[in-house]
Amino acid sequence: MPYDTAQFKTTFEETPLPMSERIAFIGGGNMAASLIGGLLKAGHSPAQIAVAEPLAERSAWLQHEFPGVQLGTQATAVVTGARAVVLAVKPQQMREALANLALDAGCVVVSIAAGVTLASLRRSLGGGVHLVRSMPNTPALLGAGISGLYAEPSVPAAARALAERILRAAGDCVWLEQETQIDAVTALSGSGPAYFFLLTEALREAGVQLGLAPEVAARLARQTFVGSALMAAGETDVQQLRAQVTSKGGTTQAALEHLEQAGLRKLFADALRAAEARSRELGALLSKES
Ligand SMILES: NC(=O)C1=CN([C@@H]2O[C@H](COP(=O)(O)OP(=O)(O)OC[C@H]3O[C@@H](n4cnc5c(N)ncnc54)[C@H](OP(=O)(O)O)[C@@H]3O)[C@@H](O)[C@H]2O)C=CC1
Ligand SMILES: O=C(O)[C@@H]1CCC=N1
Repeated sequence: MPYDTAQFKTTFEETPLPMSERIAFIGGGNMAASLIGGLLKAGHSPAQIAVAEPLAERSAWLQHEFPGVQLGTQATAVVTGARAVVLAVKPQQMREALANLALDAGCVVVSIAAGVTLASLRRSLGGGVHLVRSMPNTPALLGAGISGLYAEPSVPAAARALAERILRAAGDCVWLEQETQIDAVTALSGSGPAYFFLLTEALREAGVQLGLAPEVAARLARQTFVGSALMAAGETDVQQLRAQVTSKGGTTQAALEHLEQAGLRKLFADALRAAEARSRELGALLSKES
């Protein structure tokens, strides 16, 4: 590989989890796999990780990728003795996933589901557990993710610290002051990787329209995205990095003026508003069903 993905990582203190912390994942999909991979890399014992995943094919894949991790099909079976439970099913699957779930008192429940509110989790899980709502993103797979976290003021520091250690294994963490801000985080960084991938697709297509061979346009677009991301991971602000590319009266200026006049910033503001609204809708959907 010509570049080191570690360069994408934001710096944070390595805080390996004590081996005694048993962590159960409800749902073994993409995001759960990213977080489990991060925990194992951080030194967590696979024997102390359990996953409930109903899909046999997915379960076999998890077993292959993460040897030693305990797998089950039922959430109720894997949470026994868990110090932390990560809710990693789709929002629409949450109600069913939480049905009849009995957690130990003091268990830290970390939900990564878009839109699902702490109030609806509390209704399903009752008192006695510490609830943390969070929103990671897919670069978690490379340890280059970023997560927003929110916990009610009553959640003790030790519970917050455990939730943060789980998510830090996948990248940086930002604590939020209000729960509703999680919907904004979902719109920005949760969904965010897709915006950059779409942009890369659009550049690739535009390159082909300018007469480049598809594979050449794809290579140019992708490496431009990767190289720019590596630069953005440094100290220099992105606005300054943009200015460095933009020669006065040059080609970049011509393109950027076009994008600004076409309302690119407003387009993104509107798009994020749509994502934020959808996050709230997903939460409301679950609340109505409860
Ligand atoms: N993808 C992303 O970029 C991000 C996603 N999220 C959130 O993370 C959550 C998971 O997303 P993602 O990993 O992409 O989704 P996936 O669909 O990949 O993973 C969810 C998994 O949970 C399984 N599942 C369904 N019902 C149950 C149940 N009752 N008990 C145990 N497991 C169950 C699903 O199986 P089956 O396929 O059979 O339904 C599936 O394998 C979502 O709530 C999403 O909002 C958060 C940040 C970023
Ligand atoms: O699209 C979604 O709903 C999830 C949440 C953030 C990213 N993916």
